[in-house]
Amino acid sequence: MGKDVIIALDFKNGKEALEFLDRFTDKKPYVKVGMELYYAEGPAIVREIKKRGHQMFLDLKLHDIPNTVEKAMAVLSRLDVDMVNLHAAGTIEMMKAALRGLTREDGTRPLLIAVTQLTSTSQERMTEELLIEEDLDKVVIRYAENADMAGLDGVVCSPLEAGKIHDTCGRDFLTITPGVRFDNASKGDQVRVTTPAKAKELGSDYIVVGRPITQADDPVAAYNCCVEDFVEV
Ligand SMILES: O=C(O)c1cc(=O)[nH]c(=O)n1[C@@H]1O[C@H](COP(=O)(O)O)[C@@H](O)[C@H]1O
Repeated sequence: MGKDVIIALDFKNGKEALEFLDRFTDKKPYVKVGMELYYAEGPAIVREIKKRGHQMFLDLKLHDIPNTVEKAMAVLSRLDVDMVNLHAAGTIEMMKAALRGLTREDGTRPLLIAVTQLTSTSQERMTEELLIEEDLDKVVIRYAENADMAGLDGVVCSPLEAGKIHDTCGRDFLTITPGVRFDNASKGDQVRVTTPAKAKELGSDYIVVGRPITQADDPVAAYNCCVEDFVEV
């Protein structure tokens, strides 16, 4: 599984998202469609972007009772996307149900990845508001172990936890890591962040980058910087 930069297409409508993608003339970046764009445009935007030849992470972070998640993943399995996610907090039973629902009749399926603790969650918020007293690292690793036991392909976590997750779940267990910022840039609502180069050093398999690219003066240049720092040897 190669390393790659996934651009988060956090746009309010399909027009803005497609105009943004029109800027990338020499290669088709791996992209992520999240709740904002999917709720605005529905499956049509997934089909249009896939038709253009992009690999796609459909980020809807499913979190519900097992039966509901199984049925919802069965619907998503009809879309030709490359990766989907859910919340590991839904428990191992929910994750197993998701895997059943996502697997098509011919046995194929997109990669299934579990969100551990959101990269916007600090130790303090987790303890004070979520009442989880354990160290955040330990919680992230336990959620990753649960996802691994459920048969999933990997997790979403911050680059800071990627190495520990590979030590625990093996090098082939994928770490998809948002929480990426260029040096000295604003973190915004992100809490657990690193640069693309640091994410590479820490062993992330994919980095997910939104505003540092989509809100850059020159998004293509910003994307190329991420690729140079994270992908290229
Ligand atoms: O599952 C995700 O993609 C995700 C999980 C997580 O823990 N943190 C996180 O930021 N994300 C997503 O990754 C993207 C990060 O965007 P930026 O903060 O603009 O780079 C957003 O689309 C988030 O929804």
